[in-house]
Amino acid sequence: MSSTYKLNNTDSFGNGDAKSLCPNPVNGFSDSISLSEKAVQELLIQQSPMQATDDHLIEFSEALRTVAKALRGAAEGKALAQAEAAEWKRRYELERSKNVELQHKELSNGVLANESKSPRMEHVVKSPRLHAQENSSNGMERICSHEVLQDGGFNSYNNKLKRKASFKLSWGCKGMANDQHKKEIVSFERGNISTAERSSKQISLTWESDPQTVLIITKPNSTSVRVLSVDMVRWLRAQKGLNIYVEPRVKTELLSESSSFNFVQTWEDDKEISLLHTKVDLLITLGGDGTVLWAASMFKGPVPPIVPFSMGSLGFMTPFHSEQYRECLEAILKGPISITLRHRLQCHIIRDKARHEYETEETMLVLNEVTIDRGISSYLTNLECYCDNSFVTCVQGDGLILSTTSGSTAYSLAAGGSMVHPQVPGILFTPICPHSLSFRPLILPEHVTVRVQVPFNSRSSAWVSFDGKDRKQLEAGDALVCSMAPWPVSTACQVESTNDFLRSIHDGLHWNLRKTQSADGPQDT
Ligand SMILES: NC(=O)c1ccc[n+]([C@@H]2O[C@H](COP(=O)([O-])OP(=O)(O)OC[C@H]3O[C@@H](n4cnc5c(N)ncnc54)[C@H](O)[C@@H]3O)[C@@H](O)[C@H]2O)c1
Ligand SMILES: Nc1ncnc2c1ncn2[C@@H]1O[C@H](COP(=O)(O)OP(=O)(O)OP(=O)(O)O)[C@@H](O)[C@H]1O
Repeated sequence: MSSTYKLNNTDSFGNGDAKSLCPNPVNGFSDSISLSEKAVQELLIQQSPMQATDDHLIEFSEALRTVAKALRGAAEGKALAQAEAAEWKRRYELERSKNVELQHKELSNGVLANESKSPRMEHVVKSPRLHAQENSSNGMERICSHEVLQDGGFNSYNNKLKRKASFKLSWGCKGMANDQHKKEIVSFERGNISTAERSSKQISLTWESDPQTVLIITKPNSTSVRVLSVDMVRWLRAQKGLNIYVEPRVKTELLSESSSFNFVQTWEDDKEISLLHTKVDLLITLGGDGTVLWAASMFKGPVPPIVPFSMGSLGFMTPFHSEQYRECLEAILKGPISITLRHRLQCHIIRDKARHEYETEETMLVLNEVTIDRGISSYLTNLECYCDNSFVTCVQGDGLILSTTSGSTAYSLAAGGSMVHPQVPGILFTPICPHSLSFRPLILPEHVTVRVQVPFNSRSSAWVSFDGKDRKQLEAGDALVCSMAPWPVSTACQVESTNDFLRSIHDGLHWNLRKTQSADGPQDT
């Protein structure tokens, strides 16, 4: 048994006559000075007994005042904390009731759309869960895509009914020869819990009707992108007879090339952008990862499947080579396509000033990450983080990244987060330069709601940015609330999801590249 010992900070290390220092066992600093008895007697002789008593009373009353002040401070602190907690509870309830109301609205929209089957429905936004239809044949789970949608009549293009191409998504399971599909991952029988055999679930998209409309989003100020877009638009129209939407800037560029491009459609305002998802069957991006992020950010709800062509330097989300765009688009328009379903995060800011208001600021959707940092301030950011209202930690450092798994290879990776396969659902909680030796990044489950608050006593404000854009300031008391969005982004795969992911980390980052050790050396016997 190991011996135990106690250090008493009243023990003297000296011989009693001289002034001696008593080191504190915890911090090693001296915190009291004992005087020798002789010195004390001398002091007492110098003072009359009455004066000494008065002095003691003064000292005593001062000590009492200090204690009272400390107690008052503690009580005030406690009251403040209680008020803050009550305020957060109230906001949480407000938030929850708002979400419930939204869900009800969504649900009744979906039900109405199903009941009426009206082709005049302009904008049907359904929860993916409402679409889910299980189909056990071929061991596939399926989601049917669309309702019949009417062209919203924008751009005075035409007012005739136009149907969006419909498609099915199926989750393929490796090694399933028959129709038996194991629906439950976890089963519970006679007190025993067991899990079903894990199977690879590559998602496949099959067109049920031919795609008719494509939207092409391009990186600006790039000659090679401009040349390619001209060629692609021409080919898609002449060979495939497709309707084509481009950004207003690109339409101007095309028309300056030739007036024969006047069939190309575009939009004029945000309202028209918000209706794009009801018309577009396929979204093509020409650029790097930034262009995919840009394209996704245009869709605040459902996003059409994206075919990302690589015209940047890195390309984690852009597996297609522009040189073979015709073969590639031929195959994609025909289907079926392997896709990566990339989750997005929905974030909104709750302002302390507007805490009594029902409406919060516009919800932002991110494909990579939302970052809360110190911006131009040179002070440490101080961020209180809660997960489903449980306190997680207080981040003191340059900031915090809340990332999707798609974003795990971007800023989060640079800040020391793990790389995660994009189809793993989860939220990465990665600090930026934390001033602590023990802060490691976390990966939280998909269903949680994370709240990051700038404390009321923070020395400075914080700044939040969404996929590296749209910086907004968070003042003391403001909070950012973030959870998984119901509208993922599907990107077409070159091969399949895992193969594409591994290729991107090998090619893009030279992950774990090392010369192979030669065989001529010491060997295990
Ligand atoms: N220190 C950093 O690594 C750092 C700092 C700021 C922003 N970023 C990233 O830049 C993103 C914005 O991209 P942008 O193109 O608009 O800005 P940008 O032009 O500054 O490019 C940033 C770089 O990040 C790469 N990138 C973007 N998304 C990626 C992903 N999911 N996986 C791997 N690499 C990715 C891009 O290819 C590009 O090379 C932000 O979402 C953030 O993740 C990274
Ligand atoms: N359609 C667009 N409209 C406006 N800005 C865009 C558009 N597409 C991309 N951007 C912006 O242009 C910048 C560069 O885009 P992108 O990352 O695609 O190209 P890149 O920098 O050449 O690629 P890489 O980062 O792989 O080298 C990004 O900040 C992105 O937000």
